Order: sequence, then C-alpha cells, then structure tokens
Amino acid sequence: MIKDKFFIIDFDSTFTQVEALDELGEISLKDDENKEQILAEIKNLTNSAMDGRSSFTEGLTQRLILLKANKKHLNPLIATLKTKVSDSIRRNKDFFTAFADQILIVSSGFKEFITPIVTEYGIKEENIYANTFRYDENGNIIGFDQENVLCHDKGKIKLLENLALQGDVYVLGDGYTDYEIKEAGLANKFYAFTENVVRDAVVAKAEHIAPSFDEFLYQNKLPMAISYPKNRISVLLLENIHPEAVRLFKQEGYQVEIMNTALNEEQLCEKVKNVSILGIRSKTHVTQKVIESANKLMAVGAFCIGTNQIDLKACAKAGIAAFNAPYSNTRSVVELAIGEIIMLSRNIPTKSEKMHQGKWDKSAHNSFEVRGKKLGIVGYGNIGSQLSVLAEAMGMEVYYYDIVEKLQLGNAKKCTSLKQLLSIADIITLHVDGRASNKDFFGPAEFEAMKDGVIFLNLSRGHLVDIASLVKNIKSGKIIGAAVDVFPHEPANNAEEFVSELRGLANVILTPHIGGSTSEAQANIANFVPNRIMEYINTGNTYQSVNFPNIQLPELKNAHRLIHVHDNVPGVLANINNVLANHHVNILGQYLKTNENIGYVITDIDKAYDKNLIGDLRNIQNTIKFRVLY
Ligand SMILES: NC(=O)c1ccc[n+]([C@@H]2O[C@H](COP(=O)([O-])OP(=O)(O)OC[C@H]3O[C@@H](n4cnc5c(N)ncnc54)[C@H](O)[C@@H]3O)[C@@H](O)[C@H]2O)c1
Ligand SMILES: O=C(O)CC[C@@H](O)C(=O)O
Repeated sequence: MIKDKFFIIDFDSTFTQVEALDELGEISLKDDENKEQILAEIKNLTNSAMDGRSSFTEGLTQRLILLKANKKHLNPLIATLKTKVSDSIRRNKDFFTAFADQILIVSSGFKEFITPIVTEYGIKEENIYANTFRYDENGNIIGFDQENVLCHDKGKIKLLENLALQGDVYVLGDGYTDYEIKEAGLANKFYAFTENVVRDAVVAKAEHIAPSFDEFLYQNKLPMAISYPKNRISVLLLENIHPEAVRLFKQEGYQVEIMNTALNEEQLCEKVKNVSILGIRSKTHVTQKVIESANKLMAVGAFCIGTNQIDLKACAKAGIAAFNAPYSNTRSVVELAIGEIIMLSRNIPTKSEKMHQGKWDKSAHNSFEVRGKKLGIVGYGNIGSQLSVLAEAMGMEVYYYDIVEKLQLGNAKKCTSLKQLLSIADIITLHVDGRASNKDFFGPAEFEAMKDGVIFLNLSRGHLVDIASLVKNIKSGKIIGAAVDVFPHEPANNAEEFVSELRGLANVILTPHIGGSTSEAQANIANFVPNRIMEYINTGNTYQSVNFPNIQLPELKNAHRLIHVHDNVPGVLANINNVLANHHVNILGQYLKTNENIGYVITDIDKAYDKNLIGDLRNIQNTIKFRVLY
C-alpha cells in the first residue's frame, strides 16, 4: 500500500453527480408554489460560490434560509444521493476500501448526508471533514456550526493547514475551493473533476483534468476497475450520424467528435490518427491507407447495412473490428421500393412534373396496376426477401435470383439464372450487396436480356449499374420507368451538386441515397451500432462483427480477460498457452475462433498474474493486437 499519498476528494458534484443542497431543495420545497424560482436562486448561489465568484459563507447562509429544510427531509435526501454517486466513483469502490487510510472527504457540504453515503464505500468516518447543521426545537435547519472552518471562506485551506498531512497530497474536485488548496501550496496536484459539471473558471486554472475517476487513477498509476479510462477513447462520427449514437457514446464516457460530411481519403488519414472508434455511413471509404494512418483505431462502425466502403480484410489484419447494422433500415428500403414500384407503374413522376408546369395530362397511357405483375428481385437477402412478402401481399407474382440458396418465402419462385429472371419480369429491382465483384453487374447485356417496357429499380449500390447503359435503355423506351437511389459518384454532403446523366429523364425517380433514411431506421441504427462496439470494447464480444470471428461471452466478474488477435497461422494458441503455463496462470476459460484472415482468442484467467505475462503475450509471434479486460 502507498503510505505517503493522501487523496482529498470533494463531495458535491464530485463524489456524487449533484449538489446535495439543490436536491434537498427539491424535497423541502416540494409543496412550495414558488419552488422553481427558489431552486433557481439556490442553484445560482451554489454555482457562484463554486466558481469562486462570491463569498462561500454568505452564500451558504442564504441557501439554508431559502431551503426551509427540516431534519425529516434528510432521510429522503440520503436515499436520493445514494442513487446519484458518480459512475466512475461507483465502479471504483474497491479503490476506496483498499486506500481507506489515505482518502479524506473534504467538503463544504454537511456530514449529516455525506457520512451515510461515503462510508458505504469504505471511507472512514474520521476522515470525513464537512459542516454540520444547527436545528431549532422543531427540527428545522436554521444554520450551521460556525466553529467549523469549512463554513468559512478559504475553509478548505485552513483545514488542510490544520491537518498538516505528511506526504503528497492530491486534490480531486469540481469547485474553485478545491483548486484553492493547491494554489495555497497545500497540495502537490489538483485535478479538476469534470464528469458531472465543467466549471470553466476551475478548468482554466487546473493543470490536470479528470473527466472521470478512472482518469485520476490512471494518471497516478493506481488500481482501477477498468483497464483503460473511457474518456481516453475518442470517437469520430462522420456523415451526419443520428444524435442517439452521440448520446450513447458520451454516456459511456467517450470523447465524441461529429462531422456532417463524408471525408475523402486524404482528409480521413489526417483525422483518424488518434481516433479509437470511427463511425461512418456509405460515403466514407476506409481504405488500407486510412488504416495505416490510424494509430489507435479499435473499431469501425458502418451506421448502415452496406460495408463495401470498408476494406474489411485490411481492418481485420490490423486488429480493427468492424460492425454494421444489418437489419435496422431494411424495412425503410422495402417501403420505398414498394412506393416507387407503384409510382412508376402509374407514370407519376412524369405526370407530377407536368402538373407543376401547369399541364393537365389525364390519360391511362403507360399506367398499370401492380396486381398480377411479375416482380423480379435480384438479391434475395434481408431486403429482397422482405420486399417479396410485401409485394405478394399486393398481388404481385414474385420471382427472385440469388447466388446462394435462399428460403423461398410465400409463393415466390426461384430463378435458376439471372437471365431467366430478366426474361420473365415486368419490374426488376436490384438488392444485391456492393462486393467488388458486383461492380457493373448490370450492363448492356443485362438490359438487353430484359423485356421491352420494363421498370427498373436500383436501391442497392451505385457502382453495380453501368449508368450509360441504363440511360441508353431509358432513352430508347425499353425501360419505361426507373428509380435510382444510389450512384457511382455521390456528393459528400448536401452542399455539393449532384451530377449524373440520369438527370432530366422522363419517368425516372432520383433520390439522394435515402432508402434507409427514415427517422425510425436512423434511430435504430444509432442504437444498434454503438451498443455492438461498446460491447466489443467492454467484453471482447465480436457478435455480428462483419470481419472478426464471432465470439459471444458473458461479462467477466473477478477475473481478467485476455484478448488476443493474431494472424491465422498454426501454433499461436499453443504459444499463448505456453506463455500462460510458464507464468503459472490458471485458465478459467478459453475460446478461439478463426476466419480466413485472423484468429481471435479470449482467455479468462485468475485475478492474480505476474506483470511480465502481458509483455510476453504481446511478444508472441504473429500477434496483431492484445489487450486485457478487467
Ligand atoms: N439505398 C439504401 O439506402 C440502402 C439501404 C440499405 C441497404 N442498401 C444496400 O442494399 C444491399 C442489400 O441489403 P441486404 O440487407 O438485403 O443485404 P443481404 O446481404 O441480406 O442481401 C444481399 C443478397 O444479395 C445476394 N447477392 C450478392 N451478389 C449477388 C449476385 N451477383 N447475384 C445475385 N445475388 C447476389 C447475396 O447472396 C445476398 O443474399 C446492401 O448491401 C446495401 O448495399 C441500400
Ligand atoms: O445511410 C447511408 O449512407 C447508407 C444507407 C444504405 O446504403 C445502407 O447500406 O444501409
């Protein structure tokens, strides 16, 4: 145990997420008709004192008058505060117990509510320095013990002078009075604690910032509950990702930067250098070069279905796990396709445009019901098969073609070749994935093989269709209607012009890659992808990763989890186990999965291990990445 270090920890907004007197006001003023106004006044007084803008003693006196609190309000207050202990303090409970002799709570709050909270964390009652209330004969709180130095301005300084601690003193707090201890020369280091509140005046003065208690422990090489402070994990989210993803990552304690645009390779290489988690949609390309520029990248999240924009193999080889949202926008794409099939069958784009020009063209020419028509679905995956179900419900006859064997839904008929499908269908819709081999999948020969008067849709990927051939066949009248949502070149953001030969053609619906852009889908994606990534980081689970072997395990309690990513060559598992045996490590469980590129091993071991073990595991030949989870 380290004997010559003392940790001075503030209570309000540091040990707990809140200011206790504000919470007390919520209780004591519950039935007061001016509650909101009084609470606002109390908050102002608190903030002014915490920022060092006003006299602490005066503010405290005024706050107690405004509170109109009674002894009977303290139990409910304590119950509330117990639920509001700061997250990072709560998870590091073991630290408080282990270092109880060296931890002092120094607060200008009140012992009556501080003691029951902090002693549950192993903090010693004699190490709690705080004020005490004075009551009248009815239990009303009417003031505080004026003898206590902590109720006076510079009270914390006076207390520390009196304590005359022999050793290094580290102060952690959110307020100006905490900083003043260091300023007065009574502490070696002051850490502005910003997990709950960021006080600019304090942060500006602080030489150390602790966005979490983990960071404080990490910087001081003290034992912590997690392997790495989450605030050190930086997330870059591009392409206007839904705010729910930002909220989830921030809630986890990560630093998040958002951009509304896609980045080109050069821009991304620069931006990605210190990023741990990268979130993109369909337009940002994560290339080999980008991966080589990323020094800290652990995971890439495609906030969409398609992952063709990510070099998945290069990511795996660099130990970077990639995730997507395979089903979150499926329904949205299907609904758009259904709508477009009907609109195109009725020639609506042309008719609507004419109406806008004042032209009344009431005719049934080239207008058809979809009932009884043959719909040809190319790519019978999640989108294709769901479209099949809805199309049948509208009375369409469904044909599909896929390169792999797929479950036939309803009365859908499987075509044994693309050619067969193209020769049968009245409406052809493309739902294959964007793998490289599908480039120019639909060119002159495929359009040639279609029936005359066909309708064509592409809501999959732009590079799958040769646009010049498509345009030629629309102009010739072979294709009487088309809907295109995806293009070989798409603008990086909403400010860039969309340039395409498809512009201005009759009965052609052009949409800006919005097949999956519904509120529901974007919110679902924003929930799904961060959770997958955070689970991977916190537990090692690679479930639904698109490039890592999938392993799913429960969170680990009272053991270490060693996560080893290596080239998929023979002998690595044996080498891992040799190292573990040499260090006399007891294995609690071990799981290995490989794919064509990498091997992924999770080993759960006893809590105790010799520190050289980590270095030895890292040095095993063919190791790509290694990390330890607590
Ligand atoms: N427009 C949008 O906003 C939008 C939204 C979501 C998805 N998408 C695109 O749609 C694609 C399909 O999505 P999904 O969820 O159905 O994917 P999926 O992986 O479930 O289905 C793709 C299917 O295509 C098949 N396939 C691949 N190549 C083929 C080929 N050459 N010939 C025949 N079949 C082939 C696969 O075997 C698979 O069954 C995504 O990969 C994405 O590119 C676009
Ligand atoms: O939102 C996007 O950019 C892509 C949507 C879609 O193409 C997908 O792959 O899910």
